[in-house]
Amino acid sequence: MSTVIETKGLVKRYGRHVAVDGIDLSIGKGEVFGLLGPNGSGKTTTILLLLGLTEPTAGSVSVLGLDPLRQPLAVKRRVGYLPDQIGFYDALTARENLNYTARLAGLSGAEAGPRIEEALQRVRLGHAADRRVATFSRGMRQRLGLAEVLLKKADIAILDEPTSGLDPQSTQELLELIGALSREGMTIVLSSHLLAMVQTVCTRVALFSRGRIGLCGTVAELTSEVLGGTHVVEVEANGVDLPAVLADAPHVVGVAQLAPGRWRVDTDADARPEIARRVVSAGGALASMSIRQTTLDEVYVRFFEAEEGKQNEAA
Ligand SMILES: Nc1ncnc2c1ncn2[C@@H]1O[C@H](COP(=O)(O)OP(=O)(O)OP(=O)(O)O)[C@@H](O)[C@H]1O
Repeated sequence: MSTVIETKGLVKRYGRHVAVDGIDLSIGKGEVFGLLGPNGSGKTTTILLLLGLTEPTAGSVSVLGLDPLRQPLAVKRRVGYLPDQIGFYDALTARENLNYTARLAGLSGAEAGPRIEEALQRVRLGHAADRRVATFSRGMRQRLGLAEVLLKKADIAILDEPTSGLDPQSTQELLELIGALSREGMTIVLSSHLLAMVQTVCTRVALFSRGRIGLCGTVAELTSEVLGGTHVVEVEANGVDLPAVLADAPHVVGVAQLAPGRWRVDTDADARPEIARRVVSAGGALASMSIRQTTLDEVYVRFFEAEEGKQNEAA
């Protein structure tokens, strides 16, 4: 997979405040890459650095082999950006806004017409093409923003909180569109607080913490690194000391009691048959067992608890 975005030792200081503190990123073509982290951890600043909209204090950025600061127009032509608050000309219609974008992107009228139609259809705004953008809901504005990205036939789309303020159906539609675009080879970088959404759509994620990347990888890699396992099995059983019975069980990485007779077992595979066998052979009565994959929410909470712990120790 070819690398389309690379940063090395990227630093951004605002006066004495360090917003981004030495970030190394490498994102491949066609990835959907998630930037996650609490408010103020440096996600938006990183995005602005990738776009050449702010100058790094130190380090380097390469986007499609270009330096965004030195070649801003070339980068702008090939990278679509959906900021948190998208600015459109509210008095103009959706189609007029897209016409304006097309002109800025250097498209001729003949090229622009069919591309605008296609982009409007793709984001399901065909019916509202001639309505003034002032009348659009937040979801419609987000879709119009994506239509701009499509219109430019961008190689990379950078989306800052693309689903914030969207209802569940609009969120789902946007996620489907993001998935489809990545399958067609577009690289997508998005920041979000909605971890469940990130989990479904991202190939890899980076967890930001105080201007640094604390963890980076696939959701499965992160869950094994932070939680030890990739699955959680909840077991209800009577007459058995589950931690003792599962002490040396394969794929079991941890057992925690939730209530009398109820445990959470962290595993790195579906270990239900082995757990059931051991409970029964130890003379226990198995009442129920369920399995689910660990969620990014759990990784996130555990990771930031550990980070806070480190901070408190240092203080
Ligand atoms: N123009 C600026 N001048 C001074 N400080 C800034 C500026 N922009 C950002 N910061 C500071 O840099 C830090 C990182 O901000 P950034 O917006 O990148 O965080 P974020 O992770 O995107 O947060 P959020 O989730 O709230 O969008 C914050 O402490 C913020 O206050």
